[in-house]
Amino acid sequence: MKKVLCCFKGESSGTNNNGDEEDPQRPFGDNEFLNNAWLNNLDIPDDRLPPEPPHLSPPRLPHVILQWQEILDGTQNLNDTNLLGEGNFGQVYRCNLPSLDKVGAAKFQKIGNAEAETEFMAETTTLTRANHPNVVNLLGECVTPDHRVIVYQFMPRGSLDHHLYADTRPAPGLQQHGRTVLSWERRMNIALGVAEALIYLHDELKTVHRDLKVANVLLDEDFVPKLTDFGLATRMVYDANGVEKESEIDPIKGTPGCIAPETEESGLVSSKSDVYSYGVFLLTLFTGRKAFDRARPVASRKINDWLMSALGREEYLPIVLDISLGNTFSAEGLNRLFQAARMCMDPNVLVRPTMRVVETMVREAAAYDAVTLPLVQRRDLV
Ligand SMILES: Nc1ncnc2c1ncn2[C@@H]1O[C@H](COP(=O)(O)OP(=O)(O)OP(=O)(O)O)[C@@H](O)[C@H]1O
Repeated sequence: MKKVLCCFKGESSGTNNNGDEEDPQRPFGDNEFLNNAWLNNLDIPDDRLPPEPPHLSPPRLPHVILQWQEILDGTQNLNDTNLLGEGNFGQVYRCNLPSLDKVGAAKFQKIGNAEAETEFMAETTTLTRANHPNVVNLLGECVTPDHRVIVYQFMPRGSLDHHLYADTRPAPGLQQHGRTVLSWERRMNIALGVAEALIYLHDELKTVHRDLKVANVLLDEDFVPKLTDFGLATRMVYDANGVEKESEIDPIKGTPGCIAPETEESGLVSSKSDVYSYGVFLLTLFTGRKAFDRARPVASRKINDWLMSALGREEYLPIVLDISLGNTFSAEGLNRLFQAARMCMDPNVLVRPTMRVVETMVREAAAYDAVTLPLVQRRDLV
């Protein structure tokens, strides 16, 4: 007997047998038995489960082994003017690569640190298999006894958090563009692009990202989002019948406010953990608030709790919306979007929709025409 965790990855096509859009209440299309079991969290006899879906494994993409001297030359000996930012495990520099006729972003990983080595492996293993317009490209890597460097394609507008939060300033190497106002339309395109990246990751690479947040989404020249930072990425796990099951990770890692409750509390991970983080991502993207903020009252430090307290108020939109969104947006579109975010953040893993279903909901929200509203006074919650 098995519990149906979520949808069968190979069958999640976004449309049912009639070609209609997938219904969150009927993720198994015409199969009433499985729909009912999924919704009611019932045990399923093994012989009623579908066979394991084919595990696609896209070919490795060509990326190159770079020499340490190329990295030094490309970053002008790690010159500060090329600094793009700093993560937990090291700095990131803009790096010219004339041999590839490309500009890269070289991420230096700590040496001799077991955690950093594991993340380096997860990152390179996942990115060498990935090929999607909303996933950052791996250009090359440089491994010497003293250095571990991953080189990605350079994203001229840096990470999304720089554009959302006033206190995260771009480093010298990214100051060419600076901070930009993200319009309603741009945010919708970013939300959709990131949803596409997660669908690709789950359905084709059979991988859970595990650390989706605005800091891990980069923007290219045209504000096309690229998912990055695959250091925590984990392969999805299936039972003998091809049903995805939760895997246990140890140690528990993730970002406060973005990490799914079952991961934070019990170390359980599945594609639904990314769905939870995507709900948080939508809220942060459209409210311009942090996923977790110690400056907020204790009961609303997590963005989910903060939004819940705002939703109860009359005319909540002026309270919650990011002031830099301006006055052009669709109130109905936003209501739909927040509804989708709430479904993503359902504490019950079984009730959370798949990314394909979520993407359909976001697309519907995006279809509402934005209108320019009279100026309203944006307020902060106290
Ligand atoms: N491909 C890239 N193009 C341009 N800038 C980049 C690129 N990759 C990273 N950066 C910049 O470097 C900064 C640090 O990136 P990094 O992925 O190391 O750290 P992080 O996600 O902030 O932290 P961590 O993953 O360690 O928690 C980012 O905030 C971004 O501004």
